[in-house]
Amino acid sequence: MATTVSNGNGTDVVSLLKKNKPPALKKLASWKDENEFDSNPKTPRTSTTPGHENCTFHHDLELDHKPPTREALLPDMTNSYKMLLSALGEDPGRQGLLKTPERAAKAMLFFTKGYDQTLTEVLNDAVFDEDHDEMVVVKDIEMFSMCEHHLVPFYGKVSIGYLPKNKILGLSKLARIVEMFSRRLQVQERLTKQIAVAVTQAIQPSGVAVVIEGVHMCMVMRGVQKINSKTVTSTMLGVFRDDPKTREEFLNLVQSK
Ligand SMILES: Nc1nc2c(ncn2[C@@H]2O[C@H](COP(=O)(O)OP(=O)(O)OP(=O)(O)O)[C@@H](O)[C@H]2O)c(=O)[nH]1
Repeated sequence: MATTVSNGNGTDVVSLLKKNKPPALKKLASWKDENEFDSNPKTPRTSTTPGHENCTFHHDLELDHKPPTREALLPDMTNSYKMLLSALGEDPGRQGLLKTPERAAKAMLFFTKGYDQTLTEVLNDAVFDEDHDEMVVVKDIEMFSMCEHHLVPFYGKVSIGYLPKNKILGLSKLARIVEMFSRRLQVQERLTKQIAVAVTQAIQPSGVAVVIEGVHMCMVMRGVQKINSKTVTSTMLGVFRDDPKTREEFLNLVQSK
């Protein structure tokens, strides 16, 4: 199915792009000529989101940030994966692997898409004045991240609590903050703290608590090979750190089914 992408002024953006390629695409095209495999997307682009018209690898389902700033990295990354395949003794030219370097590069960009995001964008002004000072908890937020030591995934769930001080946060924004920091090369301890600090910056509450339970594939599939171990990390700020009762209430809510 052919897809026409308009820039909102009635102009066909694909034609515009053909005439006037952005630098990242020019680089991609020249690199493609030098390399034997095709790095251009094979599926029609569906983005109608303003600012994403030039996007050559995002679909709308993945769009939760500004136009990618790291798309220009794709050629180098693809080439690196091609070299990696060769280093493994594989033939990057064999049919099953032809598109693998490009796919792997795109996957890695997705796994690290949090580098493209800022707190301001993620919050999208969804901070609301509200005379509410009782605990808010969003728990069991799925998290997928990449261990910075082995470049292997770790995954798990994140629970966030805060005690508002006249400001509350759009609930989905807590999960988006988790996405922004987990989609980077990480260690679980830093991820936990970054989430807590971001919530504090967003709404200056009386306190923030974050607990993450993670499974590290670098401990499962390789190395020590412990398949059932879980890593639990927490950051307690403000009243959650100072007041044991508040902390206990949060931990009880997080542990209840
Ligand atoms: N603290 C912390 N350590 C992590 C995290 N992810 C991976 N690691 C650890 O990073 C360490 C790297 O240790 P090294 O001895 O340098 O590397 P290694 O030989 O691959 O270690 P093993 O995993 O023990 O085989 C390992 O102990 C990993 O378990 C994390 O999120 N937090």
